[in-house]
Amino acid sequence: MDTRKGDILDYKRYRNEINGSSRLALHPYWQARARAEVLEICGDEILDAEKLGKMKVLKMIIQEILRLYSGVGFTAREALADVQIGKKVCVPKGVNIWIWPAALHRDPELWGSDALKFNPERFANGISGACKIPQAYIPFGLGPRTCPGMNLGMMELKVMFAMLLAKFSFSLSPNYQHVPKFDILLEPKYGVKLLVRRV
Ligand code: HEM
Repeated sequence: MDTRKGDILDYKRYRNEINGSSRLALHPYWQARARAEVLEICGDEILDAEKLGKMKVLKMIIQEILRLYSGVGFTAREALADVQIGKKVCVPKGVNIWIWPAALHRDPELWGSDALKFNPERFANGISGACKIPQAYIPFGLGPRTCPGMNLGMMELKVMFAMLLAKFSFSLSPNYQHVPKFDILLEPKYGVKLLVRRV
């Protein structure tokens, strides 16, 4: 992929949030809520699938992170036949369509006027409670080619956040530069510099 294009997309889509508040490290409130939940459900016991399943706040936080920062920058589909979408758009057979989750995940018409804000609460009633068209939430893709590792991926994220948040709090280093960079995978262009404190 042409990385210059990636940079241009980064700039346009993210210019409004260079000083924005879309990162968990900027939200001690949500870190504290997740920590309280993890400690209440797990205490000093070993994490297991049943305990992870009870961690609703953690799930909401992960869903919100995957909304604003979907790990996969683009998914692609090829039209196997001519497809008419509504009255105006015709996709001819053989055309490749690149789908950009970030555009769908940040559209105020779908998510409301706070679409650019980090607000895990929107997922309190699941994806259909958060988004006008639930099929527009596609961190793991959609349809027959949906990510087969979706449940494992969610589980891994839950384990990682549960273990880290139970013991540490995070804030952004003054050296952190917020420049998400789209390629096939979304990456922080200058890395993620965090200050980590034991709680
Ligand atoms: C948070 C973690 C993950 C995210 C966000 C993610 C996201 C995605 C996305 C967006 C796609 C494209 C789906 C589409 O085209 O509709 C995909 C495909 C795929 N993922 Fe994942 N994934 C994750 C973890 C995993 C894991 C843990 C595995 C395997 C252990 C995995 C294996 C695959 C495979 C094999 C495909 C291709 C499926 C196909 O084309 O039929 N993924 N993933």
